Amino acid sequence: MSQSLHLFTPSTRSPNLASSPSKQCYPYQKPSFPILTRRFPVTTVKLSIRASSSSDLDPTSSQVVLASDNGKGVVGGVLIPAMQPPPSQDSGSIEVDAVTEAELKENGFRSTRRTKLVCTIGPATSGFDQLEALAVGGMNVARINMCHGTREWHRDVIERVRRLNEEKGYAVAIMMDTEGSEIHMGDLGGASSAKAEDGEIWTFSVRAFDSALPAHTVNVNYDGFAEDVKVGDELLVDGGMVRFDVIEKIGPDVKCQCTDPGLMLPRANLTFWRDGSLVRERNAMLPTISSKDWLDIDFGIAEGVDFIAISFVKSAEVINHLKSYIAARARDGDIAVIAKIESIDSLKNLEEIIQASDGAMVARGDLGAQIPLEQVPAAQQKIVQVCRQLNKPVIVASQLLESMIEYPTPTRAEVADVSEAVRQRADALMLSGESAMGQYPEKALTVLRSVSLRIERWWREEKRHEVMELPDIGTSFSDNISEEICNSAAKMANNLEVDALFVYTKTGHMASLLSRCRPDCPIFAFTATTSVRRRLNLQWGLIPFRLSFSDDMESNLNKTFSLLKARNLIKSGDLVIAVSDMLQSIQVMNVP
Ligand SMILES: Nc1ncnc2c1ncn2[C@@H]1O[C@H](COP(=O)(O)OP(=O)(O)O)[C@@H](O)[C@H]1O
Ligand SMILES: C=C(OP(=O)(O)O)C(=O)O
Ligand SMILES: [K+]
Ligand SMILES: [Mg+2]
Repeated sequence: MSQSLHLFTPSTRSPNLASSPSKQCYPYQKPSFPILTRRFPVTTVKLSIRASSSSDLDPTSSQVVLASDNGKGVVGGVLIPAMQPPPSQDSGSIEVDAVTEAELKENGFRSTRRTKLVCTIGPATSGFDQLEALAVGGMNVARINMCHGTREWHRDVIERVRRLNEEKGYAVAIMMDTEGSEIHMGDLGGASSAKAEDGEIWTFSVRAFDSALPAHTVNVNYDGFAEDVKVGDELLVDGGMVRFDVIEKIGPDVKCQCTDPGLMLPRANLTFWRDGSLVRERNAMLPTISSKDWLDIDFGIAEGVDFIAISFVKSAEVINHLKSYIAARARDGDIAVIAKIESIDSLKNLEEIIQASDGAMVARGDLGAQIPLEQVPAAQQKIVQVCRQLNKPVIVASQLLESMIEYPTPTRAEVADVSEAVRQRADALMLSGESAMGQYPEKALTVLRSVSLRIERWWREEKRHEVMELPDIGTSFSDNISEEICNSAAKMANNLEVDALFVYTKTGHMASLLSRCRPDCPIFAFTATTSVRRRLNLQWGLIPFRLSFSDDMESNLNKTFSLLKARNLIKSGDLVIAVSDMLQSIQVMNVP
C-alpha cells in the first residue's frame, strides 16, 4: 500500500541509504515502490513533505515511508495530508513512580525488572505502612478480592493506595476481583481457618445460622447445594487442599467425612466430583456475574479502579457485556477487564475470551480444582502464549509461594515455579494468601522480585528467548503500520543493543505492541493520562511515565531528554530508539 519510500540524505553523491534501502530499511525484501531521494535537513522533513505538492504525492491519500541518514535516522510510515496542530505549550514535567526511579538510578535501565508484580491485599497488608512497604518492595498492582471483606473495608484500602500514590509518588494500580457465583463455604463464623482431621464428620449446610456456628459445621453459599450433591460424591475444598466423602443428606445439611485432612480457609471454593468427574451442570447454569458481583462492579466503577478481574468467565459474551456496561458508566477513561481463566469452559473458549478482554489471569487455584493438576502447567503455557499473540497482558496467579504464608523462605520447587512463569515471559506474577493473610508478605514479594530479576538477566545473557510467532492482529491499515513499526523497532533495539526504547503513546496501544515483542531493553512509555499510565503498570517491560507531549517528535524528544537528564535517569551518549503513535515513526539516536 505504501506508494513511495522517501529518502533524505545530505549528499546525493553518496546516498548510502538510497543505494541499499532494501538492506537498511527493509531487511526482508526490495521495495516494490519508487524511492525518491531528496536533500533536506532532517529537521525539515515534516515541513518539506507538507510543502510538497508535486505530482509524486497525492496530498489526500499518499502513504510514504521516510528515511534519513543524517545521524538521526528517521524511518516511519506517515499519512501525508493532515496538517498537524501546533505543539501544545505546556511547561512540562515528568512523573515516574518513585520506586522505579530509584531502581533505574541504582541498576541502570538495562537491569530494571521487566516482570510486573501484583499483591492481593488482605488483613496482613491493609494498613498504610504495610501498603507502603509493598510499594517499596515493587508492587505494581494491588488486588482486592471481593470474595472477602466488606465494601467499606475495600474502599479504605483503595483510599490508602491512592494517598500513597499522591503523597509518596508511587503509581500502584488497583485491580478489583469479583467473587463470581461458584460454590464456596461461608466465613467460618469469624475464625481465620478451621482444621479438618482425618475421619472427622463435618456438616456442610445451606441453613442460615442466627447464632454462632455449631462445631464442625460449615455454611455453603449456594441454596441448591443439598439438592445437587449425592451420597457417595467427593467434596473438594479449595481444589483438593481438603477432601470429604458425602455420607448422608439430612434436609439442608450434608454430612461429610474427611478423607484428606487439612486447613480450610474462610470462603474457600467447593467442588464436588462424581465417578471421577467434576459435577458442573449446575455451575454452568449459574451466572458468571452474580447480582452481588454487579453491585461490586458498580462499586469498582465509582471508585475508579484500574482493572476489574472477572472470576469464572465462561464465554466472550460476558466480557463484551461488561465492557459495554463499563463504557456507559466509567467517568475517567475506561477500566480494563481481565478474564480469569479458571474453569473448563474458559479453556474451551480461550481465544475468543482473551480476544474480547483487556488481559487474562491464569487463576491456577480454581483451575486446578476443575482440571487434573498435571494439566495445569500445559494450560498455563497455552494461556500465556495466546495472550502474547493477541497482545493482552497475562498474570500468572495462585500458590506461587504458598509455603511463605507460614514460613520465611520459599521451597526450591516454588522458586522453580516462579522462574518458569518468568521464563515464559508472563506480564505479571501475583501473590494471593502470601500477601493477603500470610506472615511474610514483604519477604514473599522480595522473592518474586529477586527471582524475576535473576531469571530475566540469565535469559538475556544466554540469549535464550525462543522466538514466538506474532501474528498480525490489527484490523485497520493504521493498526498494521503500528505493528510493523513496533516489530521493527524491537528488532532494531535488540540488534543495535540500544539502552532503551521510548514510546510516546496516547492510549497505551503502541506501548503494549512494543511490550509484546519482549525486547532486550526496557521500554520507557510516555503517556499524558494518569489512568493510562497506571494501566501500563501491568505490562511486561514497560516503565510508564506521565508526560504531556505534542505531536512534534523533535520537541518531545528534546523535552524528555532534558527532563530525564535532570533527574539522572539517562545520560549523554545513551542510545535510544523512539517510536510514536502520532507520527508512526521510528528514530534512532544518542542522547545529546
Ligand atoms: N479482604 C480480605 N479480608 C479478609 N481476608 C482476606 C481478604 N482478602 C484475602 N483474604 C484472605 O487471603 C486468602 C487468600 O486470598 P485469595 O487467594 O485472594 O482468595 P481465595 O482464597 O478466596 O481464592 C483468602 O482465603 C482469605 O483468607
Ligand atoms: C486467582 C484465583 O481466584 P480467587 O483467588 O479469586 O479464587 C484462583 O482461583 O487462582
Ligand atoms: K475472586
Ligand atoms: Mg479463583
